[in-house]
Amino acid sequence: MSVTLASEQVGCGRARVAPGRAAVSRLSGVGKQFGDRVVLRDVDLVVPVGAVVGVVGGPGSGKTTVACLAAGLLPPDEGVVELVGRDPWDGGRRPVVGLVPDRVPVSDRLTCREVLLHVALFRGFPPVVAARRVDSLLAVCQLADSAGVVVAECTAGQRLLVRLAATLLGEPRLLVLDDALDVDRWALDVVRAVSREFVATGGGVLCVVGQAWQAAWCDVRLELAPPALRPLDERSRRR
Ligand SMILES: Nc1ncnc2c1ncn2[C@@H]1O[C@H](COP(=O)(O)OP(=O)(O)OP(=O)(O)O)[C@@H](O)[C@H]1O
Repeated sequence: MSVTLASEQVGCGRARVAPGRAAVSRLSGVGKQFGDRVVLRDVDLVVPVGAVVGVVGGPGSGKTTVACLAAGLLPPDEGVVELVGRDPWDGGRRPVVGLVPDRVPVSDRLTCREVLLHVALFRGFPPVVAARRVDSLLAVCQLADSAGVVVAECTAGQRLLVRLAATLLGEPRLLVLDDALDVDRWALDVVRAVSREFVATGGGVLCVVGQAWQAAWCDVRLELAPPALRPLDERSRRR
């Protein structure tokens, strides 16, 4: 087994979720390989409603692959993936998943508020609603004072918060932070507070990090180790 998940931690310790609470995303016995290279084998992971789940591992251990599987962006080769209780690969309507992007969408020559307004309008919100949502998210993400600052002139932490706010404009059920936390302490605290607020309103957060200490704030942690290299059982491959 390539993965150790202390699943009994769900609902214990700092976790706010009761055992058996609905899952935003669930991987059961999941395996994934690219060509002949096995990246993941026999992974069990639950992102419960109301919880922040950390995925920890060294370079190339499969963290981003786990996040993509949990978000329904990659199909598993083995096992089962459920997103809000359904197979995301069954052809039906999918729940919204929010992946905080590596770069600020649109242009970093725009101000923080302008970027968010572009994203909100692009998502189809009427202008008045877009402006209201953007201002609300600027406040939630502690960006009200830098709303008029050009993104390129912002700190790395502020830029992360703009990307987080842009992602939240999509009103996701699952929020994925992939290797995004290499920022200053202030921004980190804001990301944590926003994540807590997000999960308290019915979402789940998956937080991918390279170092165990970066996941100390998470309710549950999944630790990835490099799997032994052997092909998955061809008979059980789904796609
Ligand atoms: N689409 C792909 N095709 C081929 N190999 C891939 C693909 N995606 C990932 N891999 C390989 O799978 C392994 C795990 O990649 P992944 O990005 O999930 O790891 P990671 O833990 O997120 O790594 P890092 O911390 O370096 O970003 C790596 O060896 C990577 O090269």
